[in-house]
Amino acid sequence: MDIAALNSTKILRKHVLKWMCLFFGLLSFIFAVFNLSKNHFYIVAGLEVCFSALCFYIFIQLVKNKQRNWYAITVCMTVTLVILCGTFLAPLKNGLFLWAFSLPILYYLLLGRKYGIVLSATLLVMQSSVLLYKLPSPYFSSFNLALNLLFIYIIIWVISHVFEGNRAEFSKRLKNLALLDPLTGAGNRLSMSHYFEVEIKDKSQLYLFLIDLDHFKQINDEYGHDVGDKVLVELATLFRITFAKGYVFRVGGEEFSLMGNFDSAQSALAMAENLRQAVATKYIEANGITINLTASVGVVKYQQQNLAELIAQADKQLYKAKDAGRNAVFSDINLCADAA
Ligand SMILES: Nc1nc2c(ncn2[C@@H]2O[C@H](COP(=O)(O)OP(=O)(O)OP(=O)(O)O)[C@@H](O)[C@H]2O)c(=O)[nH]1
Repeated sequence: MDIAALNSTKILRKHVLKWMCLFFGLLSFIFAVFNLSKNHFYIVAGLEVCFSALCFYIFIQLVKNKQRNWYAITVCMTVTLVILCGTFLAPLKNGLFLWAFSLPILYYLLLGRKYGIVLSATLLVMQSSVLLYKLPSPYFSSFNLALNLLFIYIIIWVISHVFEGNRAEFSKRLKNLALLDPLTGAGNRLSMSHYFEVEIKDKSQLYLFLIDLDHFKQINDEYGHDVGDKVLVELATLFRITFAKGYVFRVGGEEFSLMGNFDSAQSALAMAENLRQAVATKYIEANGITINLTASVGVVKYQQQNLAELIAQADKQLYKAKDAGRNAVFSDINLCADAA
């Protein structure tokens, strides 16, 4: 299972940042040499050298797979600063101010919609102020030119906003399709692996509950599949409410797996008992029929096992509960050892 594909936004942003850094690093260096040797704009050249060095540093770190949260925001802020200072210091005929048009795309690609909107608006205000300050320049004496530049910026901003908004929305929908069971809305097996391996950072107090509904086949046989489906949906909701502080997954036809952290083995076992009782006392209305059923529960504690081993262990307990007559909680947790 390709769990990494679930972090597509993070991977995409990392790639964009890496190649942007290489591109900006090279370009800024070439501009710096040019500004130093030909134009004699020493301050602008100095800024460009610093920016180029930062870009190369981040590029190398990303090639080595060392990613930090501050890279993207720092690149965006510094490139903005270089362009604003360059616009202010260099003559407008050099056209450095035109680079501002590329920035909304960069903001949205690297930082997403929230940062994109704030930074694009801030840049518009600041760059307009700098250009207005330089208004006597013949390049901005034409109102039409100023208006055209403004609209070009706004169009690039709007397109970046709509594009990133749709990309983020589709990425979220694809993630839901990949991770959620379409019938009950609970997580699926892939989702369970994802949470176990990626999302749950501290597993020192992690417990796994495997819940299997008792004699569920009879409900299908007596009342039909539709009723069976309704029961599964209602029980998935019941588990999510009863086990609000953990994760709920549907791992088989009528089998659910729940994962969560607990302060002690006692509280984990109390939760398992709550879940069993919640099912046993639930009356589900479906197609005019009232259904009441029971569930068997197996509970295990995480102790450095991999997920397959953890599930196999919980499965053993679950089948002990089934063998003991169902509607029961079984666990291999040693309460004395756990308390010690
Ligand atoms: N309605 C419905 N039934 C399903 C779904 N997936 C699996 N099932 C049914 O779940 C039933 C599972 O039956 P068994 O594995 O025999 O288990 P059981 O009847 O619950 O018996 P025990 O587990 O031994 O208590 C089968 O009848 C499957 O058809 C589903 O998505 N919807």
